[in-house]
Amino acid sequence: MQHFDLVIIGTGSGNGILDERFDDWNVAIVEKGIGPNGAYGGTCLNVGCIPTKMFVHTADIASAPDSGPKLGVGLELQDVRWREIRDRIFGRIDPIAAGGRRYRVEDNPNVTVYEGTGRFTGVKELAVTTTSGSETITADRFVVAAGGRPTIPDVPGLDAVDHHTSDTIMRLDELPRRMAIMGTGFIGAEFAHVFSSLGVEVTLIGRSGQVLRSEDIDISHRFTGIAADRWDLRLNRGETGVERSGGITRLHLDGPAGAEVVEAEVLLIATGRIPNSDLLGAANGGLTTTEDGKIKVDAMQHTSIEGVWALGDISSKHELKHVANHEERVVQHNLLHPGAPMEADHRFVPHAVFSGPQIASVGLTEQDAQAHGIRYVTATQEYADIAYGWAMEDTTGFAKLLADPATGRLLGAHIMGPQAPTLIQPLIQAMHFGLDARSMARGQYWIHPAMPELVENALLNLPLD
Ligand SMILES: Cc1cc2nc3c(=O)[nH]c(=O)nc-3n(C[C@H](O)[C@H](O)[C@H](O)COP(=O)(O)OP(=O)(O)OC[C@H]3O[C@@H](n4cnc5c(N)ncnc54)[C@H](O)[C@@H]3O)c2cc1C
Ligand SMILES: NC(=O)c1ccc[n+]([C@@H]2O[C@H](COP(=O)([O-])OP(=O)(O)OC[C@H]3O[C@@H](n4cnc5c(N)ncnc54)[C@H](O)[C@@H]3O)[C@@H](O)[C@H]2O)c1
Repeated sequence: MQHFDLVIIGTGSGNGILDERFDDWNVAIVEKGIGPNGAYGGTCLNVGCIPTKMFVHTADIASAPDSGPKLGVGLELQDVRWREIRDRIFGRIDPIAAGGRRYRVEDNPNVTVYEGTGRFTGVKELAVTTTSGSETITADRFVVAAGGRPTIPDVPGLDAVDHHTSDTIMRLDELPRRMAIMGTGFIGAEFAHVFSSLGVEVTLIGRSGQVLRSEDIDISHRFTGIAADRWDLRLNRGETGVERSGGITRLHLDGPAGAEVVEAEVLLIATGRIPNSDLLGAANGGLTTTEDGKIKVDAMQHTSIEGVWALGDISSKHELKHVANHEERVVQHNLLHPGAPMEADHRFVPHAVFSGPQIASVGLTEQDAQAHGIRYVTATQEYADIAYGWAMEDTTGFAKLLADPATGRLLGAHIMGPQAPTLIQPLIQAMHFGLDARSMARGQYWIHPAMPELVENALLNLPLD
């Protein structure tokens, strides 16, 4: 049985822990491989943030003709060369993943890479199953960074029908004529934008009455209206069955108007993700988990077992790469400085949805503030009422802020519209560094007539003394 100073399970953010400060540690990395090609490097690089946003950018270009007429410009989308798009994106990503693997396997003499699935068989004892058999390894310290996977809902007939998740949909050989997407969260909203912009007829199916329902109520409400104009939107629906014949999938739904059937060549399931703690045998390793299967950690990312840390999607309620990376830096510090550990900072975690339009958000939503009895004032600013919004003829985008009436500090910021994930960054900064809204608005220049004037005006609109 091989014993190590440190075992890291998962090569998403977990892979970033090792740098030259660990050169005299005897380390094992365990990675089962992700996505259809069993790649190294985790979700974000191979099947998540990076390829999706490369598709989103292409989709944004492909949908540009839609905004031409209102500006007096006639544009036409001539063709969509799907295989060229796909192969450009993965032609860039696949070699990066392969290079990351090669670096660890060939250039790190102190690191042993086990290419197989790890499963705890006891406290700090892991059985690793590879193609050549099973081996048990132990270590003084473990980092569990094994992420999550798409959930597949229990719909009668789904087992017997070909369907896709975010792991496979980006590698289709052909664009279908029609695509049905189950789930109106991040992944549903992003892929609906990508595929419809490339000419696919999209039906988006949700259980609740709102798209992106965990966003601020006004954002979700306005986005739902836009989604209904762009896609065949079926809300308040339950799936009662699914079957496939003649190359067509038929999804049976139950909704406000009774039973109905959606037909599509391709079905994409985007109904959330579950942590891989079950596959990892977390309980055998003595690791306490929450009701939804996340590994419990304290503020220092330490689990219930001394010397075992967890980070990223397997333990965090924020399934976001920037959070996994932050937690990775915390765990790295705590491995290197056990006498002076640091805490993770989850106070103001932002996120963005790269759909059409884009959305970005940080801090409290209005419904959060109300639910927790937090006093707030709020203000909105439409893109349509700033100079750059006139240039774009934008009619749907806006920023909404919530602030503490006593201190003037921001409690939450929500933006929907062009470049929302970029525009929100100064608001994230203000929240982190405790800058009040008035000082932020009037204590600096705002370039005229640039898009951040949206943020300046939203700040000035707040009813503060
Ligand atoms: C389609 C999609 C788009 C996304 N877009 C964004 C975005 O734009 N911005 C953003 O911030 N976040 C985005 N995310 C979320 C982001 O990808 C994740 O939050 C992040 O990648 C989590 O990193 P991680 O290190 O925790 O886990 P992962 O990157 O999932 O790494 C876990 C690794 O562990 C391996 N593993 C699992 N179990 C075992 C085992 N038992 N033995 C060995 N190895 C194992 C897996 O193969 C995997 O490689 C997106 C996610 C998806 C699915
Ligand atoms: N831009 C980003 O940062 C980004 C992009 C993609 C994914 N992600 C991360 O990945 C996570 C997973 O994304 P996701 O979109 O799968 O999950 P999600 O939780 O955002 O949305 C899933 C949706 O599916 C619904 N749902 C569940 N069962 C259903 C069913 N049977 N039929 C119809 N709808 C059903 C849920 O109610 C929910 O609204 C996100 O929460 C996010 O943290 C982030």
